[in-house]
Amino acid sequence: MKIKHYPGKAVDASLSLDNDSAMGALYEANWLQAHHQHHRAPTQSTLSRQPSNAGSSSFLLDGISALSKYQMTLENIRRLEQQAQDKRIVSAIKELNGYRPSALQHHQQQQLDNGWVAEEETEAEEEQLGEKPKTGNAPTPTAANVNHYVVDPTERQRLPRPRQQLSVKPPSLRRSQTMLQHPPPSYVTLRAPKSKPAQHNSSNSSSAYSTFSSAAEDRQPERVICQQPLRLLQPPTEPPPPPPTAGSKAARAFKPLSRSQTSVQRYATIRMPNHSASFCRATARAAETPDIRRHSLEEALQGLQLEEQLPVAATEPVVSRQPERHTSRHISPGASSNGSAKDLNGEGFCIPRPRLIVPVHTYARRRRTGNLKEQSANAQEEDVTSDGRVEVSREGKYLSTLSGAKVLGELAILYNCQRTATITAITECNLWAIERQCFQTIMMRTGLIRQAEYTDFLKSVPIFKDLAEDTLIKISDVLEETHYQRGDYIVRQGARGDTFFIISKGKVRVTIKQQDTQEEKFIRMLGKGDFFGEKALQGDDLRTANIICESPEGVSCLVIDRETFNQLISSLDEIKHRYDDEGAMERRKINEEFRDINLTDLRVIATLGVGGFGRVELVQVNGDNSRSFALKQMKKSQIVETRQQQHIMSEKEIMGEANCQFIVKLFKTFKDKKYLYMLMESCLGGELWTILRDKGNFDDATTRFYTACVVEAFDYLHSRNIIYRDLKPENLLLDEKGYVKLVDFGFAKKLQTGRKTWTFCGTPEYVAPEVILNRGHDISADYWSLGVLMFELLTGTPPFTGSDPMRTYNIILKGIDAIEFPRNITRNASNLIKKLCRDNPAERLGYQRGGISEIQKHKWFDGFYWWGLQNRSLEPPIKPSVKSVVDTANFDEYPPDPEGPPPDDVSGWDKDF
Ligand SMILES: Nc1ncnc2c1ncn2[C@@H]1O[C@H](COP(=O)(O)OP(=O)(O)OP(=O)(O)O)[C@@H](O)[C@H]1O
Ligand SMILES: Nc1nc2c(ncn2[C@@H]2O[C@@H]3COP(=O)(O)O[C@H]3[C@H]2O)c(=O)[nH]1
Ligand SMILES: Nc1nc2c(ncn2[C@@H]2O[C@@H]3COP(=O)(O)O[C@H]3[C@H]2O)c(=O)[nH]1
Repeated sequence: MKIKHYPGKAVDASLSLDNDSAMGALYEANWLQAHHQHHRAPTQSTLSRQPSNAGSSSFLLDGISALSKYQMTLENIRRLEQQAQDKRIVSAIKELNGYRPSALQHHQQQQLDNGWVAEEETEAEEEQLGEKPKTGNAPTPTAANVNHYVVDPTERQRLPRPRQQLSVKPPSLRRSQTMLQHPPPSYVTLRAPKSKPAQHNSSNSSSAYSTFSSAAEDRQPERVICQQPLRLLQPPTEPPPPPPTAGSKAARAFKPLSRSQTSVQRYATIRMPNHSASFCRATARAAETPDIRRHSLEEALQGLQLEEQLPVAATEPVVSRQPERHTSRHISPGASSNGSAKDLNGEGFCIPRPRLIVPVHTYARRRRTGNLKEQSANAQEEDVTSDGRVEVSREGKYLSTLSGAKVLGELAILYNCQRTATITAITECNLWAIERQCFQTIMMRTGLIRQAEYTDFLKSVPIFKDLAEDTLIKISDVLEETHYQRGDYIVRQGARGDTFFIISKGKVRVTIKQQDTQEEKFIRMLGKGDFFGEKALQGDDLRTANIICESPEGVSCLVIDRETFNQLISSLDEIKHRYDDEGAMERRKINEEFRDINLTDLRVIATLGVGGFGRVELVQVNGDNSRSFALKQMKKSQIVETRQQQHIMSEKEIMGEANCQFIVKLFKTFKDKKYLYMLMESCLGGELWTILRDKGNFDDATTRFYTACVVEAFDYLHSRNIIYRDLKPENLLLDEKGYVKLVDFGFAKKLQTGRKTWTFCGTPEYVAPEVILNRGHDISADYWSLGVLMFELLTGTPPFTGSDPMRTYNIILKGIDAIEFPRNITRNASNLIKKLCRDNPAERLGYQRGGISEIQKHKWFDGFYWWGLQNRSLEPPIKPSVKSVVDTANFDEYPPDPEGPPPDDVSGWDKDF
């Protein structure tokens, strides 16, 4: 990069920086990066002027490969440079190449010839527009007709794009790419005012890096650094392009828009680079998440270690906002330091600004007089600082004076628009310039790195792990990273919400404000890889909980907009059910009813069953004969002896929260010195095992009904990442209607997302091979046991049965294919059993992409009325006889416990029970 010296004169600078050789370094840094990316995803492609209709990634790679070529050319230049001792040769080489690779130059020349091209316009349409000079007649800029002093964007006006083409929001990387295909907004139109021949354009026109030097006093009004379109100020120096012929597509697009319209449309529809798009979305979210920081130009530059060379003053909070439609004739770019949408000219339109590029207060500052001349005169009287000073004006009206390290000229590049203001050097100043291509390269490189980072991260998030690579890339493209500080409300209950979040760093607290109190109830903590915000998007847009940043070091989230969420994410099973809090709230309410009941209020009616730790009694609450409950009584000493403390705690937690009609509800727990107690809903239809024992086996339809009940229970549990691990007919109880419910959650466990568990537990005939082999297991072990249950219900015996557990394990390890299926198992049933009992847990039906719905859709369930099951309108195959709430006829009789009461245990391990 060369220092552009502005002797109170005017040279266009797309973006101003300094440092002599930074340009080469920038290119190099970019291309090393881009090249690296290129190798990660190799593709054969060339730079094409019109975008291909391929997807975003190939489009992106087109650009990368073309850019790699430039890099190679650049390296050639550098090599030549090193060889050439004579400085003049060096600069000649640079001039020759426009300090950029020849391929690019060639391309730009083409672009220059063709004028602005709306992406989907055809060549023919361009010609109709009269915009595109006929081949061969292209005006080539020469030293004579071009200088570096005045930007005259009117020379090559850009037509508004047809709306329908531009409303498509391309992914960010594609956007970056697209920008590479547009001609720079200013270099191509460098032109000296006719009356003033260029003074310093010693060699040629194409380089933006020539050094200029002259005295500040030479300043002339037209010597601006960059200039807003002159057509706004004066008649164009050349006739405007002829309007397109009536009726053509281009003519429809070529509506002579008012300036305000043009700007609004431009903002809304132009292929904005990543950056500007981020800005738009950030604005939309600002109310919800005020503290949003994002990748910015500054960050991009910092990434290239330009920090010291580019002292971009950009630490002030910048509040960006979207433009408002207005009817005024003027566009008044500007933003106030307090962030309100204040218009410098009082006419209500602010150019959207990428954050952090230029401090807003600079733009908002305006001299009281608003008089350019007076201002300039004053400025001249003031000291010439070593940095120099420039004046920003618009339509002749003074806007501000910039001095020191300021960035300017980025808008036209970012938004592919004409210069939005005129910048005039009012003292001698040195500006550092980044040429358009380089600037875009930086943006693209940042985009590429970001995309790779995000895609990798998404792959590590369990809910996304099964998504295809291209889907992940699509998501990465539209992600935005946001940061919050401890205590920030990322989401506020009741607010309107439009976004979906994935936590990439830190922890957040979920709270819900209860209806009748002001208090916020703690619900859970969420951490890295967890998501939130889906409920508002699935429901009526209102946030259903508060999400508060909890980590002292802050929280980072990746934010996804509604459109992407709907297209790519909303259908994932886990998204639908992960935080089904309505149920949890309802459960809490139900449990509240039992708050005042004590152990002494319960009256034992009969014993329902005997489990590993004690008995289950049918009880009634004193004074209430209308209902009965099951009270599970567990010996504390025995729990400790068998080291089941943790399992018992988890049983209490899961059963106490579960709100599923296929799972037995736990209402309240008690404890004394000897026992732990669980007060549950009673299921008086008896155990499914008892019915099976009596019947021998079930037919296909009966088995289907009970299996379906278990599928529903698993759907509930698995969507919450809870593994059950003890499926068997003994743990399936019939209610008085004949629907089965899962009971005994002693082995159930809530898994961390994406994690496995290793505890060897379950019932030998039902355990999956990976449990036996201690390879770690997760919810897929439940699908295995579902297959076993189906087999047992259809035949009366589980498929893997040995005379002792070790023999049983051996049979299990031989696999389902070694099992002979009796004839009464239909082909569809055996097909489903085999799909559930795959040796490889990842291959089991229910565990794959479609989740548990794959089981529901299996042929064996064809015609099964799932909805009827869910709303309990489906007639169960077996209707148990339950005469009253204390009828225990469906249970076996159990003699009193021969062991007598256990010893006391007051160690306190059960304090949370
Ligand atoms: N809510 C209930 N309603 C009716 N009967 C129940 C209920 N809960 C348990 N039972 C009966 O008590 C038996 C033992 O209950 P449970 O399986 O929960 O105890 P456990 O100590 O965990 O037994 P296991 O040794 O099988 O783990 C059940 O098989 C069932 O017959
Ligand atoms: N539009 C506008 N641009 C300003 C202002 N102050 C400084 N600038 C810079 O002036 C530059 C003119 O060229 P660009 O439109 O590319 O980018 C513009 C900004 O970087 C202002 O108040 N309004
Ligand atoms: N309502 C509710 N939301 C929760 C819970 N746990 C986490 N969340 C998340 O909190 C988010 C708040 O915003 P949304 O309602 O959009 O989506 C919500 C869920 O993603 C919970 O138990 N209940």
